[in-house]
Amino acid sequence: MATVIDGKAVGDAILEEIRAEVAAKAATDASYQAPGLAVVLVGDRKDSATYVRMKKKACEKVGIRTVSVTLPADVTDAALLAQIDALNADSSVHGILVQLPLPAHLNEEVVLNRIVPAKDVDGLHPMNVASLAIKSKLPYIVACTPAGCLELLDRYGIELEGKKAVVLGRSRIVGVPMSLLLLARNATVTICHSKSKDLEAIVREADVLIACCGQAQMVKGSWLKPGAAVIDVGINAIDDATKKAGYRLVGDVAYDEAKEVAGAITPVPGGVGPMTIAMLLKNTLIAQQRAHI
Ligand SMILES: Nc1nc(=O)c2c([nH]1)NC[C@@H]1CN(c3ccc(C(=O)N[C@@H](CCC(=O)O)C(=O)O)cc3)C=[N+]21
Repeated sequence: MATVIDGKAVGDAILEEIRAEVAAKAATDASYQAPGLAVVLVGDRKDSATYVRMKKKACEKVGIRTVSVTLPADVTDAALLAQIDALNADSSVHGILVQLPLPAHLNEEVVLNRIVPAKDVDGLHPMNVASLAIKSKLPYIVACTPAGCLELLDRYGIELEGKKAVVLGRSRIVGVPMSLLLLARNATVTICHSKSKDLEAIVREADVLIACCGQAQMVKGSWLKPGAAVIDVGINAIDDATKKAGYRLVGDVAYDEAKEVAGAITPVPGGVGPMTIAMLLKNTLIAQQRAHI
């Protein structure tokens, strides 16, 4: 039976570290300005509204100020870009997060590129992604979800150097930056995706598997190498008549089977999700500290 990697507990521990740091600074410096995070929400997707609410609540807990920018679903690129310009120029805002996905008529790439890299606490600006790719020594910001996955592997003592790591998925927000992080830690990295042939055989090679393909319970227990560390990034709602809401959340891994084979595994919920939020707040604190240099 696998060790269950408790992302909620690790995330809470990180939030507490941030809270203590902000409180200590505020106590010793009367002119201290709390870190500020701007959260930009476009449209009225229910899931996005929920995630934004969770992020704001976490900020409140640790003493990070939030600035909410809520825009209608039919906002123009120009109006959204003008909002980002204003936040870029506002010295009380240290981090800017544009909740994704944006409505289809907006140009996501142009929007994300407009955020100044130093305030890009999501780590999605091309400059921040490129810094990862060239193993830059300069300060840059790592995307929250991959940073959270790495933090979990580290805090559970899972070795990466020389290990075979398989990343199932190649998104800008998770798969690509995750692969680069693992490579920087001297893992042998395979990225595979929906067009890969014989996914099962590729996954079976993994000492460390990062499942981020967005397909509910796609990875079966029988696909895993016994003892593998499994980080499940997926958050998928599936129908479940026994739940009041009529659905429940599952990952990209068939958890019940997988935990019989894996050496360590993250549950969904309670795994990677809370870490994403914790790392967002940590990135905001880091962005603020750099702004004072
Ligand atoms: N610019 C941008 N940055 C993001 O980081 C971003 C985004 N857009 N768009 C959507 C995804 C999704 N995401 C989650 C964060 C926390 C949980 C989380 O904490 N989930 C709980 C369960 C929550 C529940 O019960 O609904 C858990 O896994 O335990 C999930 C998903 C951030 N995202």
